[in-house]
Amino acid sequence: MTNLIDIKGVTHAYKTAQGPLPVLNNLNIAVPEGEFCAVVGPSGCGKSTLTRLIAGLMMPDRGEVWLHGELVKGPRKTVGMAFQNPVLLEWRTILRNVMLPLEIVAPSMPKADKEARARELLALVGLEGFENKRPSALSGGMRQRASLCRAIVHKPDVLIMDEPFGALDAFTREDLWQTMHALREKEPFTGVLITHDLRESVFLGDQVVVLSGRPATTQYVLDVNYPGPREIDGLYTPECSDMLHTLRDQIRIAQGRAEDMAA
Ligand SMILES: Nc1ncnc2c1ncn2[C@@H]1O[C@H](COP(=O)(O)OP(=O)(O)OP(=O)(O)O)[C@@H](O)[C@H]1O
Repeated sequence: MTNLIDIKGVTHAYKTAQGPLPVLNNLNIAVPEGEFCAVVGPSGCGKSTLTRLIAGLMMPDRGEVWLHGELVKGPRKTVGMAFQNPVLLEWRTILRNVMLPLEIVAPSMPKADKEARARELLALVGLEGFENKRPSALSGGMRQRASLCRAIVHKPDVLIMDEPFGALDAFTREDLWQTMHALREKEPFTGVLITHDLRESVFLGDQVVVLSGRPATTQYVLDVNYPGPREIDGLYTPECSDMLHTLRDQIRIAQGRAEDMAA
């Protein structure tokens, strides 16, 4: 299987008034086509920086990011992004919010086709009947569902998700995890998911990459062998419990390293 995302030896430091702040150090991550990579690590270790580098919004000081066999040299239209705050436009209906990326990347696509595509996705995530509502009329979980539709409406090569479910209550979050699997089953896409939630990383990831404390490097990679179909009950099995313990231990090690660096 080819790697759709290949992050090779990426090193990056921010220039600050106090001098360079090293954030990533010789980071390597490989994500095969169709797979989901969950990235966890201590707070402030550089996870969001990593998403900006993959999306081509920033260039690394050293190393390379490859997407679909192409070296990333600038922002790419073939990347979809979803964040903790869905940032839907209040002056547009939910349907027209979801259609927005198509207006930018596929301006010549007939409006009826754009609309049909957006409606299809909204139905898939359970928002049929809410197409003409404004974002403020929806709950947080519903807004995040709409934002997921918007992130994949233009069939991006890669979906980058930075803490997309972080602001939701535990049960809504679990619903959204299942929605993610339903979406992936309907139209497989490759993804990078930044999260602080280890259960989420195991439920959604095909691999979980643990980043070390800052400057972050790839400390540990867990290949997720989820027992049976990805259903919430699976999280309570001994297999999942073992994976979660391993990840917790790795986070502890990463946090220790971050404290050592600060000392
Ligand atoms: N534009 C910037 N200029 C200078 N420093 C920055 C910039 N963006 C981020 N940083 C710093 O780089 C470090 C890594 O930030 P980043 O947001 O990538 O971490 P994170 O792992 O996503 O954090 P969190 O877990 O809290 O969401 C932090 O110390 C942050 O303050």
